[in-house]
Amino acid sequence: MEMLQIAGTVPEDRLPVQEIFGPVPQGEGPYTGRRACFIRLGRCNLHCPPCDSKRTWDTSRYDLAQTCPPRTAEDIVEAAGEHGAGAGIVVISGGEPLLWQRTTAWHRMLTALPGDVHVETNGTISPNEFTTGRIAHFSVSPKIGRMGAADPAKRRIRPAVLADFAVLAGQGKAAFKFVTADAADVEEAARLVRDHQIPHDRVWIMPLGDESAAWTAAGRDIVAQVMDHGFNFSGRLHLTLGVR
Ligand SMILES: Nc1nc2[nH]cc(C(=O)O)c2c(=O)[nH]1
Ligand code: SF4
Ligand SMILES: [Mg+2]
Repeated sequence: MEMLQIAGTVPEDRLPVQEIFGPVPQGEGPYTGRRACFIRLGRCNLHCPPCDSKRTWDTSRYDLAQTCPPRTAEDIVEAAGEHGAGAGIVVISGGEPLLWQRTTAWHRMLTALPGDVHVETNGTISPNEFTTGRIAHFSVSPKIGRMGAADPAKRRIRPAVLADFAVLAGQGKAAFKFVTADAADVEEAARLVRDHQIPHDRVWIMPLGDESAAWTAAGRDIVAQVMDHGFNFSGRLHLTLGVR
């Protein structure tokens, strides 16, 4: 339903694209270091204050028609090929890419993209049958703590959706990635993991920060706590390397 509300300005045979870039190393989560082409789609159903991709949704700062022009699936796949798709993985991020999974453009894009395709999602929309069958890996990032500060819990945390992704995580097809600003955020992530029966070994905790020194300081503060909980720790390799 959300897709219909936001899709008004985007023709059914197109997807709003903020950027296509690569090849770069996947910077986050279990596939860190893998050669990747990134496709960043426009629009989001959440409004996280520290979001690093506000060009995909923040109409108070950006004209989304300019920052995320609608493009056909064929155009997107061709551009992805020019940015490394075909060797390594393709990562579809956003925004919230699953807002578009019911469009013909999504279907055509996923059918034509070469190789393993991963999706970065905020965990509020369950993948449909086609998406689940085509996507090799979901990186699921429910918003808590400082990230979730602008949206009510019932919008950010959808138990039935988390249950679906917990099953995929148990099959090795999904990993949960929690962005945490401090120790209190890590505890909130741990409560959510417990309440929704998410497998601990499929959880990555990633310190919040878009600048290398601040990120490192945030990571040092929580790394022992992350290990105590039995979780994994995610770097942000692209910050360290100074690539996108
Ligand atoms: N290198 C690199 N790795 C990433 N992993 C997830 C990203 C994202 O913005 O979703 C991202 C990104 O923007 N760049
Ligand atoms: S869910 Fe992701 S893209 Fe959407 S506002 Fe939050 S951080 Fe930004
Ligand atoms: Mg990012």
